[in-house]
Amino acid sequence: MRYFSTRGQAEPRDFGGVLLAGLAEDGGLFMPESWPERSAAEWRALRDLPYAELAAQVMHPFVGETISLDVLRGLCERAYAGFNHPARVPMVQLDSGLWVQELFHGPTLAFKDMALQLLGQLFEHVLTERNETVTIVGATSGDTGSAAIEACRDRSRIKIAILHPEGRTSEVQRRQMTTVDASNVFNIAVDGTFDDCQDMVKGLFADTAFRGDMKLTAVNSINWARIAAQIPYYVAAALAMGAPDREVAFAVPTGNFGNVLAAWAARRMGLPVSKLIIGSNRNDILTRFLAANDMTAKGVAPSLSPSMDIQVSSNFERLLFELVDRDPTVTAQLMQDFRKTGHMPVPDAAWKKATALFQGLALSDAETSAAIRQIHDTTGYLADPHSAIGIAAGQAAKLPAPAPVIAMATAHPAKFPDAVEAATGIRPSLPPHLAHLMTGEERLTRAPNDLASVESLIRAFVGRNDQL
Ligand SMILES: Cc1ncc(COP(=O)(O)O)c(C=O)c1O
Ligand SMILES: N[C@@H](CCOP(=O)(O)O)C(=O)O
Repeated sequence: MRYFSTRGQAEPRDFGGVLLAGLAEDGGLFMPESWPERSAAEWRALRDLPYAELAAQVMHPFVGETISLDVLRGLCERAYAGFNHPARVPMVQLDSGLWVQELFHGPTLAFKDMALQLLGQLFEHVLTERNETVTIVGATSGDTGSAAIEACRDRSRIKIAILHPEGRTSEVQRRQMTTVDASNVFNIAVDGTFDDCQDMVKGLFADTAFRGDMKLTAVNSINWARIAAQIPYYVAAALAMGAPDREVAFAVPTGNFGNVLAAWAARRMGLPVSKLIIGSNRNDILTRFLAANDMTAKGVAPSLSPSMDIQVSSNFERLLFELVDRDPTVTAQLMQDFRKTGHMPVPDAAWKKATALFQGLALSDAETSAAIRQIHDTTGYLADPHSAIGIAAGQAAKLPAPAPVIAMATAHPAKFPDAVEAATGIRPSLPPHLAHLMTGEERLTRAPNDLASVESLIRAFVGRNDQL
């Protein structure tokens, strides 16, 4: 499988090349040259497989010649071995038409572990085969950072620098990053928002000399490998609900648009998905786009669901590329307009295509709190603020035909104990493996919202010990 940039000006690569490049040189995102479709019989053959086996089989067409199916199977087994639920991605029924798929049974209690535990294995394998090293740079609004650090800590071929917006994550999220004692991990607290951090990461990639010197790669969902590793759980959920012999709808709390993009990809591969329902907080650019083709970025506002405090949703570019019939020139122009003006004039035909499949609902903080309470009161299910937004969007969705709605539970409620307690009176506690978190020593370096300052911090970190 070969991959091309959404902006058409970067060198095509295979899966290994994409994994190690992260972002295309033209600023675009890598996309597979074609979608590996499956027949109904092929989907049925995946029913009842253990999760790691299913993940290997679903992902392998994207990985192609880079890694054999047998080796990928081993990497998936190792990636998911440490999850604390035998099903890895268990389904919980909330009412007659609504299910939740729990994606938070990995080591850092968020859906990011589903992809990042595997990316840790993939990096290790590909870097060892090629005898190479990398510096990972990532931006986090709270969950990607800890999941990436956990997956990459103490790996001798990797240095990892994670930028988070200071004061804008939950305390649990911050401590999950800053209490890790590993010499290859560097936490930078930026005086800005998640969008500033993400912009800075893209700026680091755009500095060709820095990119080359540091051998940069990415762990955010701008890296295609992240999306590929998020597709299998949609397949697992749909098969559990009777697909391919029954349509399903997914409800996904959305920020950087990576998670729901993976659902879109599963549908593009032939999984019968009737609707993709997205939930956002007051940072509602995506739901405004769906409602009125209003793709206008406003300032990022803090909310009860801090991981979704995002206005520039990177993976929207991948959907846009598909909506404009894979035209890289149109995609590049629209992305440039968005960057320059903060507004993207999406062509009407493309917007209509999006609204035929996607629906959206945005919740204020008060509505999020009410949703956590209502879900708990009516079903007994304790949802974190992000998952509650997805569930509420699923409950509110008007579907054209009856189909089970599967809402993605993206984080454990104990990651956001204050919000959950305020809504329900119940303070969820951390599992025993994280018991040390609130007392561990924190390590972080503060930085202004300035690319040159962050570059020199990362250079100094990478130079500090010369494993690279
Ligand atoms: C708990 C949680 N839910 C939802 C999201 C939104 O997912 P995405 O950015 O893939 O849209 C995030 C962050 O990405 C998250 O950490
Ligand atoms: N919500 C994320 C933001 C980054 O998203 P990603 O999926 O692109 O890594 C976070 O918690 O860090």
